[in-house]
Amino acid sequence: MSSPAPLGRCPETTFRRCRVEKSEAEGSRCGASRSSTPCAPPPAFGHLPQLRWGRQEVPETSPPAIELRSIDKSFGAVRANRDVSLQVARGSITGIIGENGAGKSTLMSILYGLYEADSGEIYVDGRRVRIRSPRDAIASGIGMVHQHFMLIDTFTVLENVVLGAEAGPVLRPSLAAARRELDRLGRDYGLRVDPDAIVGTLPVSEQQRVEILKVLYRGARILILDEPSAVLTPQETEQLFRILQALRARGATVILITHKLREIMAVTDMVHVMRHGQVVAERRTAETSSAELAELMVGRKVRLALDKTAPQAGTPVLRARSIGLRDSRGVRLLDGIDLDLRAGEIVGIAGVSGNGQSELLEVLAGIRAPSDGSLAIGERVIDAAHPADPAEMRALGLAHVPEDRHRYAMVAPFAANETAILGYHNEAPFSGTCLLHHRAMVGHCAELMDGYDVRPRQPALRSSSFSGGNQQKLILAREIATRPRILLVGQPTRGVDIGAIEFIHRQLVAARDAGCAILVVSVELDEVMALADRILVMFGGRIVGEVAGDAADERTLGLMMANVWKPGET
Ligand SMILES: Nc1ncnc2c1ncn2[C@@H]1O[C@H](COP(=O)(O)OP(=O)(O)OP(=O)(O)O)[C@@H](O)[C@H]1O
Repeated sequence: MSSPAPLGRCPETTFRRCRVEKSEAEGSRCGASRSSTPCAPPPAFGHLPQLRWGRQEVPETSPPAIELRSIDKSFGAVRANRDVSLQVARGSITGIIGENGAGKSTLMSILYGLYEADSGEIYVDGRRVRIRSPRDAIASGIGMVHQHFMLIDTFTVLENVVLGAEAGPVLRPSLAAARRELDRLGRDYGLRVDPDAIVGTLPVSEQQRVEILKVLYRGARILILDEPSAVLTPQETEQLFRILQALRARGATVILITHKLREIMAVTDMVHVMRHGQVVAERRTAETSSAELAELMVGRKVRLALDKTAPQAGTPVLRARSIGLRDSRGVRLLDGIDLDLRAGEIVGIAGVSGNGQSELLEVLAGIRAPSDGSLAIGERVIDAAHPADPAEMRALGLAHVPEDRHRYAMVAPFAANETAILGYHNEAPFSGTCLLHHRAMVGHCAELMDGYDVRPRQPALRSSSFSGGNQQKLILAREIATRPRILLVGQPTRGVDIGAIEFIHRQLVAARDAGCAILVVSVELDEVMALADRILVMFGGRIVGEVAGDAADERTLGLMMANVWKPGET
């Protein structure tokens, strides 16, 4: 790949990459000096793992955009943040990483006014502020892009952006003025979205852009992004990082929470590492490595590669023949899927999101009946005339870790011990004559929590009070603990920290070695390549190719995912 564009140096400041005032069409100029020396253009965003972006240097004298001093926050007995102090340089992209439950989201929620700290101080641009609500945060120039979007699906982009900003920097704007402002922001930051599109009809990546536009429209100079790439494809992540680059180039400060060290290495200037509620290290990104960061996060060496032996694949335990699925308008979502899952193998599904992977999982799990074709597990044949439901599938020995854990795998207000038996609550030893056996549930949950290192170890805590990664670990633990014959896993490690990824991958391989047939759907190509013995590539609702796991490489899979090449073609 070509090396990045050289950085322009501003003659009058110490910025290497300075504020750009004019539009791309006019050519970039240094806003600080108004000299004719062009600032560095954003380097071309190449392939993520090999990215090397210019690191921003901020003048020694400018106060940090954000300074947190001795922040403490507890939820009952859980100390989510302990004496956290950190600084975020103005005009930088700063990463915050840490294990699941390390306290990252809590800290950012305090900065955005969703929680109030028990003690500690917040400074914005050198001035002490009290942030008691998101309104206070917005008034201080802080905006947050949440992992779960806060948009109204039935409103247009423009309506969503304006909604709630009536008292913001643009006071009671006419929609025409708001439209012009939205257009300007879109142009300046490469965030183009049709202002009249209904948000619910937009792809996830565009909805995320709307969230960013909303924040910018309210005048935010400091943007917090909580795991923004968790819902994006690799290509969409590249686009997002170009946007972050443009924000930085225009002087904005970005705080990025992510579990993906590759992204941290590619896009950030500084990184703070949290563990057990504390900041345990900070590093200049240019002076660290993924391996060092992984070790700092987890407190031990993490194996970034997965060891596994060749599979001992047995007989097929699930056979899908000519599976088709149409939606209520007759649009084909799946078309002619043939698939055998054998005992003792992991089959990975690769594909750009939206090519039928989610629908395939839903059909195989009994959530949706196929419109055409059939599915056989043992003697049971499932088709449009003889559909099954998830309970019957479970009885047939199939377990399912859904892609969308909030919608399909847990009930947020339920206690963890209830989530830990959800779907299996009618079985011994949990089901009594009329009541559930609470002690058995708590004991079972505690065992799962120990085995999968779910934190905090509190079976009585509401499921929604666990961090995202810990929720995922509990759900995986629940499903694997049933010793299924067939295990379907959608996005196994979404939102999960690197130590837990290593652990979860090992559990999946152990289940395979014990004879389980596993189907993994993941948007993380690395994950599919690490886990799968066979990889099937989906495009347009069809399986367009198959490669052996040990023969797969990112380039080949990428070409197959775009349906421009098939194995055997030159
Ligand atoms: N509303 C709440 N009630 C009780 N406990 C909570 C609440 N919110 C967070 N916690 C606890 O605080 C700790 C820190 O959680 P937090 O969500 O900040 O972690 P995180 O580092 O963002 O994790 P992840 O990477 O999994 O999202 C966890 O132990 C979590 O269970």
